[in-house]
Amino acid sequence: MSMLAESSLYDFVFIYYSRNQAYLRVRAILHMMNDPAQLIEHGLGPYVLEEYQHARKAVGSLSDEHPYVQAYENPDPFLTFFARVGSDLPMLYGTYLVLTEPSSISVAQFSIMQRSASVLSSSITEIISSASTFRDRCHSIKELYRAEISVGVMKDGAVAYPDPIHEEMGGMAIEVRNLHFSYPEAATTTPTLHDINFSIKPGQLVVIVGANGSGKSTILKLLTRVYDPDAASGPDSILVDERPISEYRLGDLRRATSMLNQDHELYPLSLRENIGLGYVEKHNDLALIQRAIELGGASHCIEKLKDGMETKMDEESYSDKWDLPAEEEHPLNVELAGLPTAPTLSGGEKQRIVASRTFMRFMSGKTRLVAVDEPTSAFDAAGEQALFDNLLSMREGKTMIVVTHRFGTLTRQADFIICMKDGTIKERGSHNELMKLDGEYANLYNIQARAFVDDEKKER
Ligand SMILES: Nc1ncnc2c1ncn2[C@@H]1O[C@H](COP(=O)(O)OP(=O)(O)OP(=O)(O)O)[C@@H](O)[C@H]1O
Repeated sequence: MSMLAESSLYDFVFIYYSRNQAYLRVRAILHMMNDPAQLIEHGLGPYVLEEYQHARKAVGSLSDEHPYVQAYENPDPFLTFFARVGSDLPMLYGTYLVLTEPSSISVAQFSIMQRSASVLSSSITEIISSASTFRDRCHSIKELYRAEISVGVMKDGAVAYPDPIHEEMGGMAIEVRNLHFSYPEAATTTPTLHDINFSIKPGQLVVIVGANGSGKSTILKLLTRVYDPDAASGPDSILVDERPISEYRLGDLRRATSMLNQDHELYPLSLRENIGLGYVEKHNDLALIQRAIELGGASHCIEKLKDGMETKMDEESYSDKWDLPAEEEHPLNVELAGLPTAPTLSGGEKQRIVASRTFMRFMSGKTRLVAVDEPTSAFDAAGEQALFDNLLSMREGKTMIVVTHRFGTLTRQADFIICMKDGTIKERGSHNELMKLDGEYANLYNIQARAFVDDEKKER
């Protein structure tokens, strides 16, 4: 490919890529698929697959490969050689005949030969492009097959959740008995969790505290069935509404769970859709989304954006500015300069958008368990207080488990606190009970309280 042809192909692909909404949508959804754990945790798998199919259909038969790859992708050199030589061969033969035996070929025959050569050339090109499409398809099937295998690792249950008897009980009842767990990919020999026992009544607020790495988040991952306990724990190690968690349909359990964790990555979609994903059936209901934005504390950061909640977070498509022609006035650079850019949101602002998505999930009315894992690490103090106040105000009908390092309103309001150390429950009780015990919890509390007092002294 000549430099000129290569550059204009890149222009074409890039402009197509940046302008065509359907294409952008495919890229955005493919981006979401890069993090299947997130999708599984939030029960978004079916929605994303369906959206992918819509978007892919809208794009048609074009490749969804990255534009750079499309522009620079060369077919197999052997096939290119074959196409060039193969398509020119009849003409070469004709020229040879004209030169060596001028009387053996007429102008009409030569013209027919010319036309046939042109048809042959396009057929060969088509075969080559089909071969590359075929290769892409094989690759997709292989990926799909791998996904099938991994889906099979966690066995789905058959029982619908919640059952009519427990549905009215105001939240999920949880019982954990002799639970042991090690991550399949863990390099250590000691288990991540061992001999964990506790039970939570419907509608209770439970706070889990403890040092880094003590297993707090892992407990949430097991209660939301992101992982299954070790086989040694036995099938009854986690009971949900008095039945082993593994017996329920996973989709039902995920719909009944709202998970708000430390992860504050946004999808490359509009902010409206990022929040609407909390309740996919209503992802276009602007009034609900607006309410969720207020509860998540994201109103201020969305209002200051020119496009408000329609602002696209599609950073990927606009940021690939490498390997561009140096001249500023090159059409490709001009195109780029005119494209919208995704806003730079701070960590705390992103966390507020993610929190809004959780409130949107609450709107479905199906949430029976709220699992919260340090979602406010980048929040300011007022924002953190407002978020927890809003979470607590919507507690009715939900069991709430919160992992936190901060001692304050939540720990005082909790029905009970679980204090973890090295993968086991070290202490359990209310704030006052644990303070009286003067053990691990009191120690962690006092360290934090002392830091506050020291800060105050410094300020004076
Ligand atoms: N996916 C994983 N694979 C292997 N080991 C993991 C994985 N996730 C966590 N661990 C390990 O399991 C242990 C418990 O981790 P966990 O995240 O539950 O701790 P935590 O108490 O929530 O910590 P923190 O307060 O730092 O968030 C840690 O030693 C951690 O390194």
